Amino acid sequence: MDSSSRSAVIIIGAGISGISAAKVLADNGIADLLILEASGRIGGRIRKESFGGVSVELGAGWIAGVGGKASNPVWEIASKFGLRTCFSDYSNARYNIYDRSGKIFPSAIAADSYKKAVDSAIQKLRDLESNSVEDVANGAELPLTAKTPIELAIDFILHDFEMAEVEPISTYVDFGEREFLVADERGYEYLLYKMVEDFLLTSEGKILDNRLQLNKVVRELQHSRNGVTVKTEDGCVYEANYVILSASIGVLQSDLICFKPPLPRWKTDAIEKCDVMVYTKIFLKFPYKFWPCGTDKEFFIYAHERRGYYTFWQHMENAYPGSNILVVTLTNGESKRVEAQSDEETLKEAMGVLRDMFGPDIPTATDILVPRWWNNRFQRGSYSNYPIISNNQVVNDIKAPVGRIFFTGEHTSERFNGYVHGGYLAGIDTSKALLEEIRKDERENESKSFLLEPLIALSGSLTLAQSDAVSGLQKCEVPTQLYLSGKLGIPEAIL
Ligand SMILES: Cc1cc2nc3c(=O)[nH]c(=O)nc-3n(C[C@H](O)[C@H](O)[C@H](O)COP(=O)(O)OP(=O)(O)OC[C@H]3O[C@@H](n4cnc5c(N)ncnc54)[C@H](O)[C@@H]3O)c2cc1C
Repeated sequence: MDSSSRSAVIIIGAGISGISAAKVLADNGIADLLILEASGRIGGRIRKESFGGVSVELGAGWIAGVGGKASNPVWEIASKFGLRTCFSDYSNARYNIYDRSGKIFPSAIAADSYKKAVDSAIQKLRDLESNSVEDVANGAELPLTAKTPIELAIDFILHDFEMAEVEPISTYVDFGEREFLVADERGYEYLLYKMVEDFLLTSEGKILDNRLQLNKVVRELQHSRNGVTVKTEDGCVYEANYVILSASIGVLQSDLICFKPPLPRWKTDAIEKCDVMVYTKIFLKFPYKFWPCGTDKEFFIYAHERRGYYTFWQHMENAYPGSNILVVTLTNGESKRVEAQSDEETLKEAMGVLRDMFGPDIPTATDILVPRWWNNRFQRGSYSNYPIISNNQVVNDIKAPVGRIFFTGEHTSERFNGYVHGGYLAGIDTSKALLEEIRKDERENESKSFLLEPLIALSGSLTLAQSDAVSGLQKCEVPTQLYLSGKLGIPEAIL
């Protein structure tokens, strides 16, 4: 099927960055835009699912960076639309560290191990500083100094789970240190629907398919200085003056989208330099609670000699009282391992860990939910993870447009990559840059028609070749800088 029609802008991806980009363009008078989304839904890595009688967030769950001097824009939107959230402080986890026999480490031992892990993390940062930027950008690994299960567990939290405790990352510096967990049956994604309701949805809340098409997997972007041809897996072809591509860094590293001509080397090199973090929240539903409750017990840690083995746990009683749901977070290697095995095997492993902590008599979970972000070809991971000391050039190159293709997404945000607000702000930045380009184009076209009008008036006295050249100029087939050379203002080369 050929659905050829020309849009001013096609946005690829309906995650937070694609949606925020679309909103800025629509607000600035670009009505002729189309969003093509590979999956059957809006939201991307913001995704709720019904599980165990409540709505759980498979992707982003926290609004991070709240309570500082500057206001986190996503927190503002959440407040405006009344999204239900609850305060959540995972730093308490360090006082709830279980060993393999189910004993909680005394707080003095936990505090000492915590300090050691922080010191070693700081040392690692110093070592990184003494490495060259190239080494770091190329993923230079440093030896792990943690030895005991408790040190390994804490080291895991500090490095693989979040970097928040080690480095003052920009989110906390700019927006504050508090974090709120989304606890709303409508899901985090409700914000996206609210953001676009006036230009993407009918009054009944249905998606306008001349504005957003779902299940459209973009496989090819053919670009020239005249525009971009977008081809989807189902054989449709779309034409656009410009494209904004919001696919994740994992997708850019994969071969899902073919660029014709291929992306330049500086671009592909930068894309390869950014690491992809895999972060998996596994949900387990139980017939009743057997874990300690209370806000200071919301998070707990399992200290195992295998680093990152079902280490970080959270109960959902604060978000959804009576839901009897536990969440365990895995990352990178463990995430990929678990994604490759059956959910029954994962349940068995998780129950083994819980029985170590809470004894053999606890009930087996009645349901399990294992998201597979790594194996999802529209994601290929959870979020970008730039080397700690990385060269800004890498992110700038990832963000930089190639001809008429503009890049957006959390991975293009220099200060907030990895976060929902990073995606949101990136969408705004990219569409502003594109608007400037569109305005520049318009100015050039105006001056071009100013130059062409006298020529068109003369057309009766032009030779055939000259009038062909004039129509070529009208269709923008020759670069504008050539207009004033040659006969009658037409470059001799094309006559
Ligand atoms: C498990 C997990 C936990 C997280 N926790 C948090 C958190 O607590 N707080 C926080 O702030 N952030 C969190 N994040 C990160 C946050 O979700 C992301 O940074 C943000 O949602 C990314 O938005 P985006 O628009 O850049 O990308 P996406 O949401 O990935 O949007 C890109 C869209 O492009 C589509 N697409 C891809 N390829 C194609 C194609 N070829 N054709 C058409 N469409 C395509 C995808 O389907 C997707 O919908 C988490 C992420 C994960 C996965």
